[in-house]
Amino acid sequence: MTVDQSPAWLALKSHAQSLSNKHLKEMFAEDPQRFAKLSFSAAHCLADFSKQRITDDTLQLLIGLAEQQQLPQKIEALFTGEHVNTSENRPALHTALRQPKETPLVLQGVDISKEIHCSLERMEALVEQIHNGQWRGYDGSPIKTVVNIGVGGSDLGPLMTCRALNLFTTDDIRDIELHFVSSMDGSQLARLLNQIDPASTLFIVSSKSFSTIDTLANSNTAREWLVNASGLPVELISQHHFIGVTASPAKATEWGIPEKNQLHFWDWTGGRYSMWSAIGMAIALQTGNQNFRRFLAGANLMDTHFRTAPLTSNLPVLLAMVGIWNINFLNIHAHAILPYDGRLEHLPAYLEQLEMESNGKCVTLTGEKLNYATCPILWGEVGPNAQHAFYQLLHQGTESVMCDFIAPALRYQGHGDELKAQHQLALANCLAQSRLLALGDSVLEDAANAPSHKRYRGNQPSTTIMIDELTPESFGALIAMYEHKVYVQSVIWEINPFDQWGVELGKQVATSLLDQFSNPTTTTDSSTEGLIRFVQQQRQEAGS
Ligand SMILES: O=P(O)(O)OC[C@H]1O[C@H](O)[C@H](O)[C@@H](O)[C@@H]1O
Repeated sequence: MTVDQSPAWLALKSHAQSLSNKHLKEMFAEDPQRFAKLSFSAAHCLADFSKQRITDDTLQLLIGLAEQQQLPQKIEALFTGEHVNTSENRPALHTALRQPKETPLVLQGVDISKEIHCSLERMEALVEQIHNGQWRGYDGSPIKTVVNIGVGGSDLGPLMTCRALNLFTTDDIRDIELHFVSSMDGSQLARLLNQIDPASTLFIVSSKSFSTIDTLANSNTAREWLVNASGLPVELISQHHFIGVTASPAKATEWGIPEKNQLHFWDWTGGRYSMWSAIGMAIALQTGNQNFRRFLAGANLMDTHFRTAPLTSNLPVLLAMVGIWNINFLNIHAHAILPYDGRLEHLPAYLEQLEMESNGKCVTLTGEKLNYATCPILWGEVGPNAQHAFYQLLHQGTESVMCDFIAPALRYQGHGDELKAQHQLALANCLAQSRLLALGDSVLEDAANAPSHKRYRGNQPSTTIMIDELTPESFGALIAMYEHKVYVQSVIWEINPFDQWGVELGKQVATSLLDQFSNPTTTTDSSTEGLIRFVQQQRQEAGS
């Protein structure tokens, strides 16, 4: 029996019908205790689900569905290293990366906790060397600029976290100018290479597979730039200017990164779950090793909550199940991520990969085609800016959208009144928008008399996630909460969130097209051929 035919699913379906005419404004009017009943806190985070189209019964039925799908056992399976990534027959042990050293985790007879901490300590030693000015470029200059070259999971997590924690640093670290380069067309790198000094620049090539063409193309360009600038042999340049972070050491060596400049992680760490490994080196470089440890500790706090709290008060579980309710029972297939804090500007892009690459699947773990919806389309933007861009659609468009509003309760502690006032302004806007989305223009006394183009229908569901303050701990916990949310949803949908076969064929086809620009031989399709011809004509006219 598929999950959508199961008793718990069918019960939710009829419950959804019984609520179909109920507006959020009625739900609030009927129960003044809504917030108290439907908001939950753990690990620096508070999640308010009261603006979701749910009742106490909905939550009970959703928990029933989670139990029916054996969620508690599946959570244990994740933490204990069972092969939850079935198509690649391996565990997904990102939670192990943030466990304290003294917690053993034995995998095929090996205590991986030891290996993890060994790699973490090696990374910390390299970070210290760079901070101390002991890592030197080809002419003896201490490193001043570090460029992380990576893409997807080897870019988005460190980039997001470096921006989020940009105020966190420790006194003992030297200021390092940090850049991120990901795009295969070379546009980020070309701009950067004009501005930085080769002799004091270090490149971190971050790639789990060390075969991603985007990253290798950027790394080749960077290496060529260094060789040309220094006039030195490539081996010497690689020794002084390249660190490789990878789960494929042989490939890194083959590319030319000496072993002493390599940091390793494991194939059981999914790319989009990897910033807790040495892939997070840029974070440690910017915030200091201690703050990186605080970030891991925050994630571990959420892990412990996820593993031990009852389903009924378990934040990642509730976040996931409310999502299931919206997607599968209210037919909402768009999800906006709206942080009300500019430091979280890269959170939407990070969650786009985390959620859509993980759960954008249409077959079950056993390969059967699904006939229910899985991951919705996720997008987002810093909330205050998005208000001036796409909130029109949220308020008056024809699509139902679920939103996550995310904000810190405290900000600018120790700063002047002006900045504190700006924080309050952002919070007021955050609360105003979710209130209006939920209640519509019933928040006004005489809205019914307004012309239709000025009406706000409301009833758009949202969750508000507040963290106490944006710190390495709270940020680690917030991200871990989303990771676990994704896992819970995958358990309900019976899909594998840890593979991404859907991105592979595009890479193959691109490789097969490379030659076609100079030597069109094979027949593709009229569109591809026409576009290649257009490029060739342009090249001929430009004489290139
Ligand atoms: O870290 P890498 O092996 O270079 O992979 C980088 C990224 O590219 C792939 O195509 C995947 O879609 C991502 O999941 C991955 O994070």
